[in-house]
Amino acid sequence: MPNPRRKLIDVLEGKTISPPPIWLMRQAGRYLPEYRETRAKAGGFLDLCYTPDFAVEVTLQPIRRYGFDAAILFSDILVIPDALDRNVRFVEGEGPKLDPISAEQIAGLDASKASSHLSPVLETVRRLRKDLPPETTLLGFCGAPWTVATYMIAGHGTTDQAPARLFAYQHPQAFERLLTLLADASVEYLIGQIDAGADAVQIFDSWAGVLAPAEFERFCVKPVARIIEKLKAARPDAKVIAFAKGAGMLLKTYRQKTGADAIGLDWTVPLEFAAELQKDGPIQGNLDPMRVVAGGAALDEGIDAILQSLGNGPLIFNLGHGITPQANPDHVTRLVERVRGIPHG
Ligand SMILES: Cc1c2[nH]c(c1CCC(=O)O)Cc1[nH]c(c(CCC(=O)O)c1C)Cc1[nH]c(c(CCC(=O)O)c1C)Cc1[nH]c(c(C)c1CCC(=O)O)C2
Repeated sequence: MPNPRRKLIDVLEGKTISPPPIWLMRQAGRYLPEYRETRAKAGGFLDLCYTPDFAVEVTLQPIRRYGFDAAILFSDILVIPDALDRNVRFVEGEGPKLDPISAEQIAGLDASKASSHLSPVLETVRRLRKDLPPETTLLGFCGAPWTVATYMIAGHGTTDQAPARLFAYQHPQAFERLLTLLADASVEYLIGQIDAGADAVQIFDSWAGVLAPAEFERFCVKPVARIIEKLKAARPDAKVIAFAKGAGMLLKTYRQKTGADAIGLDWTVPLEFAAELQKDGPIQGNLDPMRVVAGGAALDEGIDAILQSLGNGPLIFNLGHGITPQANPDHVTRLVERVRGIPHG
């Protein structure tokens, strides 16, 4: 019997599907009233991530509303530092906060308890596999070591990741140890997600775009390649989407150097360049999330341009980054219908 979840997996294997499968980064989130309701019941954001009843519910909400081709596990990239005892908390209106890590503390990091800390997340994956419609692909994910490290070093989000860039020059050995430790903890976590029922995984390198080329190579490419190599050695059928936001022309060799099946593209990637990258394999992206806030002609034109340039090759339709809290849920309905070629009423 053919696997009913093949649509997105077929694209990851290099096939062209028309219309392309669609899901949105951060599709479960604050733009949805039902998410805000569950979030209020759960209490803290990490309580939402670690309570399977709530995490399953918010993962399913956008699937019920829009029938996306893929569901993405509801969790956060910062559960890994949380599992490493970095005291992660989410302060309302301020974003994530962690205890900033020093070079000395990196030497003492212990990843051996990470798996047991993350077991509720794997329980969420198992339940999702049972609760999702059979045709919906289930995606797991983790943060890339560089992006996770930027939060661990600064202790919060920054706009240019100056603290992590400085730290990497001042403490090269400690920094390399941190990236390797995060890569290996991520491999174990992704294997757990695959074994619990995830069909494919995405690695988010949201801060790849702040690095000079040599550092992009050492801090982004190398650790992501390590994760993918080890994951595929352990689970040869595992499929990986790698998303290096802001990497620009450095994306040219990113797929080949990391071993990713598909590469995610942000909205700054020119469609002609995206079409070049698509000749080497599947791509995912890359609508500007602000077009979903704007709606109307801005939304339609952005969708049409992507379908016209990239729709004749292996494409997973997505945004170029996460959907924002200001997005209008009705604009998402229009987006899904337009990608699927359903005429608007
Ligand atoms: C850098 C990063 C983080 N988390 C993530 C990244 C990489 C992707 C990206 O760049 O967007 C990844 C992430 N975060 C979340 C998901 C869930 C799955 C999905 O729907 O895509 C995923 C895949 C939920 C979330 N993660 C977060 C929210 C909002 C929290 C809330 O409900 O208050 C959600 C739905 C919180 C979060 N978590 C993080 C930040 C910077 C924030 C925002 C803080 C804020 O806006 O208040 C770290």
